[in-house]
Amino acid sequence: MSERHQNLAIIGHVDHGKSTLVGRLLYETGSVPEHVIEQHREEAEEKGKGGFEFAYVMDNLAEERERGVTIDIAHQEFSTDEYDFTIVDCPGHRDFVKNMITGASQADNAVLVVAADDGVAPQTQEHVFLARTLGIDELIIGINKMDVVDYEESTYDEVVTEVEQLLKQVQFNTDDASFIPISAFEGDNIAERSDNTSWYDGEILLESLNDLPEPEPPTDAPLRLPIQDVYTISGIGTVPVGRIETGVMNTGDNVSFQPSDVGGEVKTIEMHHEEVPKAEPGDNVGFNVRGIGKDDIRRGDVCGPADDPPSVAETFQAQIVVMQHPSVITAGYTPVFHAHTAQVACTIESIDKKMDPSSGEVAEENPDFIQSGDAAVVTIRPQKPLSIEPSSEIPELGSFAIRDMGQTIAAGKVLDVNEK
Ligand SMILES: Nc1nc2c(ncn2[C@@H]2O[C@H](COP(=O)(O)OP(=O)(O)OP(=O)(O)O)[C@@H](O)[C@H]2O)c(=O)[nH]1
Repeated sequence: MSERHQNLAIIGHVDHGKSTLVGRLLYETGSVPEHVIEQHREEAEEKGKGGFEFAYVMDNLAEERERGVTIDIAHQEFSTDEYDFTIVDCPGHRDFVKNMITGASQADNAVLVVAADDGVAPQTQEHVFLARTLGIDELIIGINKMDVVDYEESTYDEVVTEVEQLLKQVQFNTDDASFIPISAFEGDNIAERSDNTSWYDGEILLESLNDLPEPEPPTDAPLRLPIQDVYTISGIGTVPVGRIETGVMNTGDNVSFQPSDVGGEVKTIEMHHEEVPKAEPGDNVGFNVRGIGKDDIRRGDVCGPADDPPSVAETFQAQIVVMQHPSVITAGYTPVFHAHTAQVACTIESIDKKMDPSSGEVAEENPDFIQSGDAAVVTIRPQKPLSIEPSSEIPELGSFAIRDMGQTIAAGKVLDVNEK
């Protein structure tokens, strides 16, 4: 075990090998429980498939996953020499995109899996765009299924070039991206250097994971703590709970809840059932504020310092990307916006500019509509008070997902807040 921790997202197009890679990482780092391996080893031997334990484990996980019975790749943990990794929510999961955008599953870094025999595919684009919008620092790109393309260097180079073009399109700094030819299934270049890719002399996957920069908690930003729930606890009183996104909370601080617009002094902070004098980004806390009752605040409020309170938007301008919408989006459209713990219906009041995603330049002023695949700058009016921040100032509170008909139809980040 290591003292240092990383939240890692595994992203990539369907069937490019995300689950297999997670299985491989768990297997190579000794994180698959021994009894699980043992059970599958026995079955494999019974069926005359001895020696293929890993494949057998994966097949079974996949089968069980389809039946929805067992091990989800999300929230699996493994440790390397440098870090304890937690795999945060994964694509394919219901609400993955929303969770990633609203910060419910905040990844520090990501591994992008691209199958060598398929190259860049629609979800590769979508996930790279998300990673970029959400401020993923470093991207490790595993060009997977190298075994399927006979470990050919030329195929690897072609796919690398394709991915590099995509990164440039979304303006992701290619210096922050590293490429590795792998086979999650066969185990090439995961924990050991592979003889099959003798033409490759870069890092193998576990080395790259060890070399990731340590996430720096945003302790210098003002306190922002979106409220998840509000409890009444006997002997203490009203206890709002949530995760600190930015800044620090100390007992004795004067805080303000927005948009409910109430405040007071922090009396106690509790974490893991223990009282603590202060809490930091990433900490899940319950706390008690003098004079605040259960009906004064609610889920979706954000707690911040009284002298630098969370912003409440009358309107805000944002850059959005439409991921999937059955028809077209026009001014007046009022879907539900999910930002941190808030869910508020908001009207797209005007579509100000359509952007060219490849150059980032304005393609059209005041377009009549936008549709799937379009990027645009829009002005948004919340139908109920909403606390949200410009992404340039507090990125953790500056992104949102737009949901309609049970789907995430767009993702966005806030450019500017016109405060109430
Ligand atoms: N030959 C080969 N097959 C692989 C490799 N990695 C994954 N596969 C196979 O590709 C298929 C898809 O792999 P998954 O790991 O389920 O892909 P995924 O990206 O998790 O897919 P979703 O969870 O459906 O998004 C499975 O049949 C795997 O056995 C590889 O390195 N080589």
